[in-house]
Amino acid sequence: MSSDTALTAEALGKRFRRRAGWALRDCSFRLPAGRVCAVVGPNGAGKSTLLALAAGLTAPTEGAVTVLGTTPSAARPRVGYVAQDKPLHPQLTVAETLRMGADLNPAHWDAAGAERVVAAGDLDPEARVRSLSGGQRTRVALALALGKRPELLLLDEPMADLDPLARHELMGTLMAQAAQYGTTIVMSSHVVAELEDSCDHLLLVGSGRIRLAGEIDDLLAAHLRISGAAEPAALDGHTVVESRVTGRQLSALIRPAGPLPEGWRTAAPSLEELVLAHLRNPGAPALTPAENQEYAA
Ligand SMILES: Nc1ncnc2c1ncn2[C@@H]1O[C@H](COP(=O)(O)OP(=O)(O)OP(=O)(O)O)[C@@H](O)[C@H]1O
Repeated sequence: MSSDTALTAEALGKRFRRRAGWALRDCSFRLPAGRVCAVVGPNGAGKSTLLALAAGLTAPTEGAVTVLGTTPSAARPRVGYVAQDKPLHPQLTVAETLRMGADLNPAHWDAAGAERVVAAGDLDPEARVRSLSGGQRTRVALALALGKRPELLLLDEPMADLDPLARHELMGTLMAQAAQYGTTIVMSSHVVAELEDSCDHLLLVGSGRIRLAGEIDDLLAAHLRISGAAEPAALDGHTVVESRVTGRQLSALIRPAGPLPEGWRTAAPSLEELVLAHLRNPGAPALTPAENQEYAA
């Protein structure tokens, strides 16, 4: 696989126990290097499972995931991963935690960068991790991951317990890292509005399957919000993600297959509208490279 690809999944599937259902199934996508990718989906959709598979913390039940051109375990030195529960050693101080990061990554530890992240949160370097708030712990976990100067950062709901100012500041730090070093960032989140300005790639996961995958601009361009007179055959031939009839008025989010009838009002959806429409309609046809070869080309 070429080095311009950060992450590839091929028919990737994970079942945690033989009799359990699939946490992730038949998942195929390619994430080019240098992208900031949002992973969104409802609770239990499989987002953490996908990130853990990419981090090499769990093995696929079927299919394969390729990370930076190799296996997840071989890529680990080049990957930063922050799990949802931000595991750290509670008995260490903040300074000791960063020293541990330096010891574990002697080749390319960015001490100044990691210390800057901690200092921006006014954290006492001598404070023990167990005495920190959830948001402060998140900051230390992100400092550890960023200090590693990874080529790929896998972040599982990194902003969930941060206050709005800390979110804004840390998102800025992440974007600066991506811009300066070309770091690929894959970040799960439930706050879609927050991702619109920072992410350029989307993986929408629902019920263990990839529902939307691709560049956000391409995905938005493939969809249209339309409204017009509610005629039964109005949307024939187009892919309807969501539609609603109010009186004699029809409004819908569609993937047009060709020109629309005269008289329809059309508008480009926002990322939040696109994601919410797909989340509200889990049966809507997926749009991923596997579903649409022309789109993938
Ligand atoms: N270690 C595990 N053992 C058994 N089942 C698991 C395990 N981890 C996840 N699952 C199951 O896999 C499915 C996907 O879970 P996952 O944590 O990946 O979802 P998620 O999209 O990250 O959810 P959330 O938004 O709530 O964090 C769920 O049904 C969950 O119960």
